[in-house]
Amino acid sequence: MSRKLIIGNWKMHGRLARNAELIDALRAGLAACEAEVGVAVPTAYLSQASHALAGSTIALSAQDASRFADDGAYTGETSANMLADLGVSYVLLGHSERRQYFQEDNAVLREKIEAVLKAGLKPVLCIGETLAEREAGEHLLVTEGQLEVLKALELGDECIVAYEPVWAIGTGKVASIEQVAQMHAHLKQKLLPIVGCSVNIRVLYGGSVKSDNASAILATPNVDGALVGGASLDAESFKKICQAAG
Ligand SMILES: O=C(CO)COP(=O)(O)O
Repeated sequence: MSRKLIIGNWKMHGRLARNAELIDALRAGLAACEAEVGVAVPTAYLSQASHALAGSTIALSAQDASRFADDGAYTGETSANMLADLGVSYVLLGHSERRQYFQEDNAVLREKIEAVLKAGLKPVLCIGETLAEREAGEHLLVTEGQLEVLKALELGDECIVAYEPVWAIGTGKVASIEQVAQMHAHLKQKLLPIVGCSVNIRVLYGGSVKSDNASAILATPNVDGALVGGASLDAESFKKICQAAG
């Protein structure tokens, strides 16, 4: 069994001084952590974080990448190759906030995943249903549809999906252990024929993961790690969550 993977998604938060402080505290506190740990930093601060993390065990993640793989006239875009150049290892793709505010759908995400893989980086595909979809009993079908983007891809040795129910993101409303267990088992079952048995599948949970609920969530069958939003901005909370995964 592979180690748990915990990624802190800073979203659009941070300033030079605060980032430096946070990374220093994480470097010091997580040196002996058994889990794999990453931080998904805003694009503007990837270079700073890359230098600050040099020589540490904490991996650098981006929060998005351009769908255009090659350099060109794409004002405002950041390519996966540029992310690789900065020392990024993981790239979050399809986060519900990107789906909601930037209309990202399976077609765009497919291009982004391909660009990220071509650059030698690991995509972390974020999926999850809205409250209305869950209340209508459509959550399994919706997430299954979101996995379609992974069909017939050369994923390398690993496929990482983060299940983040939209209604649990930033709301303090965490999915119940039964809901998490059911969804993760479902996703693993659906992913196997899509990616094949030679690929290691990891399904992370995200949505109001905090230091006081992390142990129970991470002990749930088929939960291979966590994608942490708000609590990853506080060094003590994030360290506790990472330690709960060890
Ligand atoms: O969206 C998330 C991580 O990507 C979850 O955010 P919160 O942990 O703040 O609910």
